[in-house]
Amino acid sequence: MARKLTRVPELSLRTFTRGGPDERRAFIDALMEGFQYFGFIILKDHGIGRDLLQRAYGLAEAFFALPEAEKLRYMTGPDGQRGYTPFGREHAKDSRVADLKEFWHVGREFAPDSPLAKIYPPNVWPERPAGFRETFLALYGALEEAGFAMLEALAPSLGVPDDYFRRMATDGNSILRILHYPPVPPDADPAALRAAPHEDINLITILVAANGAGLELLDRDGNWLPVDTDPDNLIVDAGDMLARATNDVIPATTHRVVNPKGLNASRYSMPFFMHPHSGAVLECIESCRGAGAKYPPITADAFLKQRLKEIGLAG
Ligand SMILES: O=C(O)CCC(=O)C(=O)O
Ligand SMILES: [Fe+2]
Repeated sequence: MARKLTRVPELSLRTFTRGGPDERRAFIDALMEGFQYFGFIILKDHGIGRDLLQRAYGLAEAFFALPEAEKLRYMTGPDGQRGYTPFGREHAKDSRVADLKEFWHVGREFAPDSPLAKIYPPNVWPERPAGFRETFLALYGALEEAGFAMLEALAPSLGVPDDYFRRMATDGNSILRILHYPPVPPDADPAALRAAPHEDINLITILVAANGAGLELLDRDGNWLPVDTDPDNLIVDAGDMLARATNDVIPATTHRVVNPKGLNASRYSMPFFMHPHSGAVLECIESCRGAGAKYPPITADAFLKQRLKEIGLAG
């Protein structure tokens, strides 16, 4: 790691998708530098319309305001991979107490006769608010497109073909999580956080920057650094699966969401977790081998199952 960065770098996606060779090279280098240094970058000019983001926030607010009994109708099973997961259910890998959040998961859509129907559970959709399905499928598609561009931009720095990660994530088990952190209840366990320190499981996460502060990353010196940006920007971070494939050349950065310091208001955010397809093998990339591969190859599916068990969402 060459120079010291003092803040999470802000990159313009347009310079990669539409730029000439020099702009693309600069984007590729800045992404790798930001990922190696912080595991996070901020992404602007990503092409996702403000109207779509605002519609999504409005629908999230309307859904989570429904009566709890109605929301519970959309729980799909112990692994919480689709539909609703209630407040107090998920906890970070090393945390004793549950996070102060409720959420909804949207997965990949496929035709009933698609081979993917044998692999992924179908989505569930709430009866109300109107437009929920259309809006969140549109957001899923838009975030996936931005994510594919990011995966392509990572490849040259790692000496793999441009489509190495893109192919891995095509038809992948990617999930859009619509998150609501309600006002912290007065009887909440004092040790509980909106989201306890954790690393994301997947390759990369494309996070629609929340409507309020709270997200913090743990920097390499062991200090918590707030990741605040304009709500129209995206935040991109590297997960465990990318760390595994890169032999920790790109580490998965620990992050958390702290409880509100001022007004105890609801917070909404929307991470898109980009996963490989279930048969993809996470194995050490040649250029990252260094003194030797630290982890044996594992399928994305086996790795995911192992991690879901650790966070209380499976088994
Ligand atoms: O709400 C946020 O800003 C981050 C959420 C997060 O880190 C997660 O769900 O994995
Ligand atoms: Fe996270």
